[in-house]
Amino acid sequence: MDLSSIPERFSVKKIIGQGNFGVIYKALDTETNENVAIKLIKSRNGIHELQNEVKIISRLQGGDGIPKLIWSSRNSNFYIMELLGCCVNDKFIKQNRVMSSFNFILIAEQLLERLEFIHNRSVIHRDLKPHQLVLGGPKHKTVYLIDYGLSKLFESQNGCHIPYSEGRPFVGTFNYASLNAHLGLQQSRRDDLESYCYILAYFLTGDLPWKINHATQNETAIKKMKLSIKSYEIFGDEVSLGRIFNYVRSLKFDQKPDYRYIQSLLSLYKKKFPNSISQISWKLTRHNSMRKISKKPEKKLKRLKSVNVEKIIDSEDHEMSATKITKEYPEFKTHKITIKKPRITEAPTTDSLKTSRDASCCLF
Ligand SMILES: Nc1ncnc2c1ncn2[C@@H]1O[C@H](COP(=O)(O)OP(=O)(O)OP(=O)(O)O)[C@@H](O)[C@H]1O
Repeated sequence: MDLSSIPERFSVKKIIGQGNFGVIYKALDTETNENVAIKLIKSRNGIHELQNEVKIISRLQGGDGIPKLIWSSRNSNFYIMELLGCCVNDKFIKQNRVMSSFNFILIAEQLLERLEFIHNRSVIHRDLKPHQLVLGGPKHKTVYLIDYGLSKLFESQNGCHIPYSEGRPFVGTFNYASLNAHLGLQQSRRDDLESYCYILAYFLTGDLPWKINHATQNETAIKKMKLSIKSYEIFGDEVSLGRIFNYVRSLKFDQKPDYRYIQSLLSLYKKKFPNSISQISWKLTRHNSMRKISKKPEKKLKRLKSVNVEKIIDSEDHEMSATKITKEYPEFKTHKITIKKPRITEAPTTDSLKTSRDASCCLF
């Protein structure tokens, strides 16, 4: 990795993030006195993907939750964007993969808005996963969608949709990819929305039916499960969320999704939680994880109260007591989900957990 070509105006401080493809540095822009993020590719082979990313991000500028592009140049192995905050998935993992329903709803709504926005700008993301959600903006209350290295334009300027095709190399990440992506079909808006459902399921339950960290996880096994999976195996008795999955699975290749319909199903789910909050807060940890709900709600409530005391009291609010929390957020008491878990039977492969990238994918 070569930092020498970074303009002198930017003073590099430290590494703040890393993916398969790039390293993210925090740096100071000495002209504006503001901190920025530099995304530098790990290897020269990634230059094509980086250029694609810069093209796509430029196209998306101005949208809420889209990182602002600060500096880029043709043939450069890095670009510079606004500095964002923490990754939603890192927070989630830190909290033992448990998320409050309030955060869940806010993230689900905002991610849907991001997808509608990028789709309206003719872009499909093609690599949606929880790691791509980063908090930013004032008070870090906005969910940013990042990493457009595998993104693609799905329609031309005159609105002509890319043609349907089969036999495409896999693009995306096994755990969150749509069934069609596994089957080698050309991806379109519906595939982003299927990945959206898997992300929601992961935040809701802390895992996916194919077990995201399972030792025997491989593409064949995941594909096999996605071929026969039913909405209740993903969302349990959360029927409105299950209906989102059924809807996106029913979309035609070039069909424009009805985002309002998906939003209305999210609103149905939201009705269960009347005391909603207006911005993401990590003070509350859980009450709707499929993993942790016992069959006996009264016993569960006792346990939740003690969990609340331990986990809710973080550095931001040491005063908050369990009594106050259960009073203010009665939903802690009520939510119950059951789910039937399918099994994976396939043998392991060495690259089972890797993200696959199609080096040649980009704008058509
Ligand atoms: N603008 C930013 N500000 C702060 N942190 C960022 C920013 N962009 C990325 N990050 C952090 O760096 C991590 C890696 O970034 P990114 O996903 O763009 O890398 P990548 O190599 O393309 O990832 P992948 O493994 O998905 O290919 C992110 O998960 C996030 O935590």
